[in-house]
Amino acid sequence: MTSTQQADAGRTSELPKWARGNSHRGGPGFGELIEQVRSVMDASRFIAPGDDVARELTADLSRIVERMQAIAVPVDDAAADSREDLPARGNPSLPPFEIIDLGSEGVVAEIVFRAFHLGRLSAHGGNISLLFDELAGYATMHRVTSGFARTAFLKVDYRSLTPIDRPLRARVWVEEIDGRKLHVLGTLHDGDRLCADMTALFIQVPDA
Ligand SMILES: CCCCCCCCCCCCCCCC(=O)SCCNC(=O)CCNC(=O)[C@H](O)C(C)(C)COP(=O)(O)OP(=O)(O)OC[C@H]1O[C@@H](n2cnc3c(N)ncnc32)[C@H](O)[C@@H]1OP(=O)(O)O
Repeated sequence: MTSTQQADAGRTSELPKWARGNSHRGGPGFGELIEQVRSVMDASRFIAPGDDVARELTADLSRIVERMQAIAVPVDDAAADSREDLPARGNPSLPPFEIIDLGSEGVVAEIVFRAFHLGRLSAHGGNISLLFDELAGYATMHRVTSGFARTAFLKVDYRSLTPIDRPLRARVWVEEIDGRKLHVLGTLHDGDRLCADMTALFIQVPDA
């Protein structure tokens, strides 16, 4: 913490309902389902099917999409993004991080980027930004007095190639608070090697 950091900053109100988390929504099999969704995305990165196979796979997936659309619920009632017991809260659009530590000092997470996150021989930079943005959401959620904080800007410096298929460590913390403005920093390491670091500005807003 720096001396400019507001020592007494921190939540004085409950978390917004959408951020409170839930370990039951979607049932005990929901984690496996989301893992299969991620596996479909991974596998799709490494195929070059002929037309017949592409059409067969499309038909199979269409049936699955139709089944899911038939059981759609309002987004605030959905299991994805609410399951605090699952990687990335069960949200398949996020890199599947696991929270190791979370508190007023910030958040530490383990992340394994996968085939779906591949750019050219390393993780795609946009996925690294996405990871930082999400983890900054966690870090700021602890430090705002109420509501939540939205990203005003987020800058990533890519310091070395970020591998896929191995555990990496991310740390994101609020460095300074100035009224509604939260200055956020973050790092991503592969062992001792720095892969990327991040500077962001988040602005506290009322819950909507
Ligand atoms: C307890 C833990 C459990 C947690 C368990 C659940 C965790 C759950 C995690 C969810 C994690 C989701 C994390 C994703 C977070 C997003 O990705 S949010 C989506 C991306 N961001 C957006 O869409 C934001 C779009 N922009 C906006 O809505 C508005 O521009 C903003 C950012 C809210 C700011 O607008 P505003 O509130 O009207 O603020 P404004 O008065 O313009 O500016 C306020 C101050 O900020 C400054 N400022 C504003 N923008 C900028 C800028 N771009 N550059 C520099 N300065 C700026 C202004 O100059 C002003 O400074 P001062 O004059 O006060 O010194």
